[in-house]
Amino acid sequence: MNLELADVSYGVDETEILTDVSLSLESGEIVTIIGPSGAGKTTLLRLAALFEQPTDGAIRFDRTDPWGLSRDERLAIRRRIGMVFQQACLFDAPVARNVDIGRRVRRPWPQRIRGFLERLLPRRLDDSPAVDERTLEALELVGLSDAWDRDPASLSGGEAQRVSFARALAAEPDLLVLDEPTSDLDPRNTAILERAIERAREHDHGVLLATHDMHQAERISDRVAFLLEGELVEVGPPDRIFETPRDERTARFVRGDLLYDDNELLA
Ligand SMILES: Nc1ncnc2c1ncn2[C@@H]1O[C@H](COP(=O)(O)OP(=O)(O)OP(=O)(O)O)[C@@H](O)[C@H]1O
Repeated sequence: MNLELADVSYGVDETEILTDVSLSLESGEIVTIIGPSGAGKTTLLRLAALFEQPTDGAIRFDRTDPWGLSRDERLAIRRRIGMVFQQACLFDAPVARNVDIGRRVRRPWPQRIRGFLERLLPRRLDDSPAVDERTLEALELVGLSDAWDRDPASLSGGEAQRVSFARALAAEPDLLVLDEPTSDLDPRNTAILERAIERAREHDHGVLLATHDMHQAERISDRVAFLLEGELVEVGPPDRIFETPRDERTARFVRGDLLYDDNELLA
């Protein structure tokens, strides 16, 4: 898998949110977007996950521009991307079903219909409920394989976020897009998710994530991209970005000196 953003700009009405952003990502790589609140991190992730179309420039997924394809063809590419949002969004069904849905949306229609019919068939009494192997594997990866039959309402915020991640992973996406996956999580849940993200990289998924946690960016990234006011200031390995940044704005940001006040950048 190869994702490329080439001089991508994105605007809403008269407001430009991203300007000439160029960034690439390969399978087995974790690229982290850092930047102040409002810099455009979520917007960049939404473009990478094909939720939005650039207003200028191009996105290429395996050298193909998805926005030059038909809606169905684009959807087929979209299914190769798993996005996890800041807030876990689970529906009212046992944990395993929540994870399983990620895999099912990726299946072609005939398989989905077969699966639906199979679920309607009466089960023998000694049959255990069908929990797919891959669903369990994904839950295992986030340390929740024992929770497969739990009601999502009974999960803590951190556990729910881990289930959301397992759902994205169970679909075996080529690209995982994670928007602040560990904000609001305690250190233990954060560590479990970071380990799961690293395992996803070991399994050759590409990972693009946004975070406000500089230590996290330093810990898990292969490359870090600093975004400021919609502009990608610099991209590089974490030790360079955090120790010897090339741009003065990056240096000020990683030192914690770059702050916003009422949407005005403080010099
Ligand atoms: N649909 C939209 N319409 C108008 N403005 C938008 C829209 N989406 C985002 N913006 C604006 O674009 C800017 C970037 O927003 P975005 O959510 O991408 O930033 P962010 O870096 O993810 O911020 P945070 O770290 O606070 O989540 C903000 O000023 C936001 O208000």
